[in-house]
Amino acid sequence: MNVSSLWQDCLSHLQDKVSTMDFSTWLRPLQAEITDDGLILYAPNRYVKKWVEDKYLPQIRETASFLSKNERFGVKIIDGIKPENKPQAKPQTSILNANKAAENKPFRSNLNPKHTFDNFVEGKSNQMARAVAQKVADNPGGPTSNPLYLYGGTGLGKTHLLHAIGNGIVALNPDAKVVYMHSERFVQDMVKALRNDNIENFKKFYRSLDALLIDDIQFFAGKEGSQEEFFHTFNALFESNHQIILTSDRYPKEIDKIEDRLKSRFGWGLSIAIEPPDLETRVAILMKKAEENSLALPEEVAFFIGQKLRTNVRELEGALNRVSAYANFTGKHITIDFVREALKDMLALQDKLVTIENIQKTVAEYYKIKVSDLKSKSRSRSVTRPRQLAMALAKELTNRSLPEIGKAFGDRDHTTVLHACRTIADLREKDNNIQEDFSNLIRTLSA
Ligand SMILES: Nc1ncnc2c1ncn2[C@@H]1O[C@H](COP(=O)(O)OP(=O)(O)OP(=O)(O)O)[C@@H](O)[C@H]1O
Repeated sequence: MNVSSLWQDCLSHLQDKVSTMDFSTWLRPLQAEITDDGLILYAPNRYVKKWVEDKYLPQIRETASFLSKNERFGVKIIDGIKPENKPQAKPQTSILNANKAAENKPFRSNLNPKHTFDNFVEGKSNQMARAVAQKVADNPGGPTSNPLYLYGGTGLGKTHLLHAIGNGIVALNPDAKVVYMHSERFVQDMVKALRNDNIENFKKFYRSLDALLIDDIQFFAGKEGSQEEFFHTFNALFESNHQIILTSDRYPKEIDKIEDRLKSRFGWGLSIAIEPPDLETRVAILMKKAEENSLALPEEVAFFIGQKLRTNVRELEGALNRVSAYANFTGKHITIDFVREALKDMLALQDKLVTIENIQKTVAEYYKIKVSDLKSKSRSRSVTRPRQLAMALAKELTNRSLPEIGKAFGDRDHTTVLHACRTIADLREKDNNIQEDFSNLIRTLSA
C-alpha cells in the first residue's frame, strides 16, 4: 500500500468533515508512515498528539479502515518526527510551533479545481461578473473591488465563479492562503471553536488568510454571534488589503436579519448581479458541457433544451446528465424526439409551472395593479408597460403561440403581442429599470 496516497486520501475525506481551521492546525502537520502495525502518524509535539488522539483518532481510524478496506487497520499517533525526516527537523513543543509546521508546508486550499474561468461560459447575463472576477483573480485585494459581492438566483454560477477566482489567485501565487467556505460552515466551525475553547485559534486562522471566499452569506441571517465574528474577520482582512469575496441570492441591502453595519460593508467594494442566462448562452453552455462529457449533442437539440429549460444552469446540467445516461443506456442517437422522451417529466413540470395566468398574477402584484387591468382596453401608461412586460414574459416562459397569448390578454391580435415583445426587448437594452423589473419577474416566476 502506498502510504502517501492512503494518507492523502484520508486527508481528502477528513477535509470535508472537520473545520478548515482544525484541518490546517491539527491534521495537516501530521506525517504518515505505514508499518506492520498499520498507519503511524507523527505529531510535531505532545500537545498536537493529545489533541488529535482526543478529537480525531476514531474518525481517522474509521476513514483509514474504509479506504484500506481493512476493518482492523491500525492507526497510532506518536509524538515525534518521522524517522526519515529526523536529520532535518527537531521535535517541537508548542501549539505555535505546530502552526508553524503547518505554515512551512504549501497551504492546502479547499478550492474545487473543476471550477475555472476556462470552463465558465460567458454571455450577456454574466459578462460583467466574469470580467470583474477575472480582475480580482489577477489583482486580489485591489482597492476598487474589495469586497467583491456577487448576487443572483440559484444555479447561475456564483459558486463556480467564486472557485474560479480562488483558483486564479492560487495559480498566480501558489503560496496564497485562499479558503472557500459556505456561510453555514463558517457558523458551524465557529460554534465548534467556541465549544472546544478554541475561538482564539479560529480568529487567528481566518484573519491570516490572503483571500476569504464566503458563499451564500444570506445564511448568516439571524445568527448574531456569527455576524459579530464575521464583522471582525471582515475588518481585519479588509484593513490588510486581503481579498474578501461574497455571494448571496440578493443585493446586500435586501438581505433580511443581517446587521446594518455588515450590509453596508458588503457594499463597500463592487456588487455585481448574475442574471439568468439568455437562450444563446443556455445553448452555448449546453454545447460546452456536452463537449466536456464527449456527448454528441446536435446544436438543434441543444437549442430545443435551451428553449424549454430556462431557469438556471444547474437545471440544464441535470437535463444533460439525464440525456447522456439515456443515450448510453439505449445506444440511440440524440434527437429532439429522443430528448422529449428522456426529459418528459422535466418538460411537463416546466410547462405546468409557468402559465399565462401565473404570469399575469405575478406582474399585476409586482406593479400593484389588477389582473383585469392587464386584459382591459386601458391605454394608461401605468397599465400598458406592465401589460407589454407580461406578454413578453409569456412569450419567453411558456410555449404558447402569439395568438394564444393575445387571446389571454383581452382578445388582442398576435401583432400586438409581437410589438410588445419587440418593445420590451428594446427597452431592456436601454432602460435599466425595465431590465431590472424583467429580471426580478423572471426570478419570481422561476423560483
Ligand atoms: N456560465 C457558466 N458556464 C459553465 N457552467 C456554469 C455556468 N454557470 C453555472 N454553471 C454550472 O452550473 C452549476 C450551478 O452553478 P453554481 O453552483 O455556481 O450556482 P450558484 O449560483 O452558486 O447557485 P446557488 O445559489 O444555488 O448556490 C455548476 O455546476 C456550475 O459549474
